[in-house]
Amino acid sequence: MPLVSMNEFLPKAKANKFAVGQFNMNNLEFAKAITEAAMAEKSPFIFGVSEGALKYMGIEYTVAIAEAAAKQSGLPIALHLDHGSTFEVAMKCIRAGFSSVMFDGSHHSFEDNIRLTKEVVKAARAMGVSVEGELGTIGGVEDDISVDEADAALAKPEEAIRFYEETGVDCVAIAVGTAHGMYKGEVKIRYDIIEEVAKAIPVPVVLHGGSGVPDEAIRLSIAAGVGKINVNTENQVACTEAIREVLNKDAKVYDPRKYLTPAKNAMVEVVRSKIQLFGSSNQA
Ligand SMILES: O=C(O)C[C@@H](O)[C@H](O)C(=O)COP(=O)(O)O
Ligand SMILES: [Zn+2]
Repeated sequence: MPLVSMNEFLPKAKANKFAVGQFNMNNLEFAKAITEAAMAEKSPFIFGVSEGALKYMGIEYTVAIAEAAAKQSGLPIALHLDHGSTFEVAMKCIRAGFSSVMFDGSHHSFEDNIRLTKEVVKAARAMGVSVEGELGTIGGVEDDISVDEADAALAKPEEAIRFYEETGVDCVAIAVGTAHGMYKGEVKIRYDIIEEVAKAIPVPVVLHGGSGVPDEAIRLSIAAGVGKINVNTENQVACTEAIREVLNKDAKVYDPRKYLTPAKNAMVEVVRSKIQLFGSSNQA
């Protein structure tokens, strides 16, 4: 199966109240772990690739790995630019073979965010590529850029609704209390904001900062209208802990396969448990 746009599965997720996981791809082991987990769960999924990850992996390798995963698994997989910062980077990804892009205009003024997102939607739609927009400021560390949680600003429901109506995005990421990276304290999600926005628009709300959110909070978020959830940090932690454990046990190890295989297996466990929690098992 070729890579698909998120519209292959997000409308179904919205209608049937489940969420599709966006799992970030940072290297080949991440890609293989995510695909293996999704195959075991028969679940659609989204490969998220940040601009930093794109620089690290190279755009051609990234597309080739995602296409191989889609071909081998037969699953509906979207290859999605995560937190794209400009029109140009979104177009570069689409030209290279991405089936979906996020334009994150949340650092611009509200009116500029609408204007810039609309331009991306117009160009992407003509090529059958789905688009995610973002409103509000999500705290924490995103692709090495840190936003102090005190500076995070929750999305205003009326603005989120207007943002959807004017841009026509396929899903809307709104700041509702989650943060990127590991949580310092308890996460307090504004389910009321999710619900008000989700009821008023036909596309799903996206929850960024999905790592470390308690299971019950994830269930309540999905019930309120979240249909896409981003997870990266939990896989990074599982990967690194597994490698550290192998190296700590045996300082003489030099074959990368000896520590990357346990790292991949640890990520398979993380992704399978998230897919089960999000309710997307058997939805492929
Ligand atoms: O930082 C990245 O490279 C990706 C994240 O911004 C991603 O969009 C995300 O929301 C993951 O959240 P986390 O796993 O809770 O950090
Ligand atoms: Zn994010």
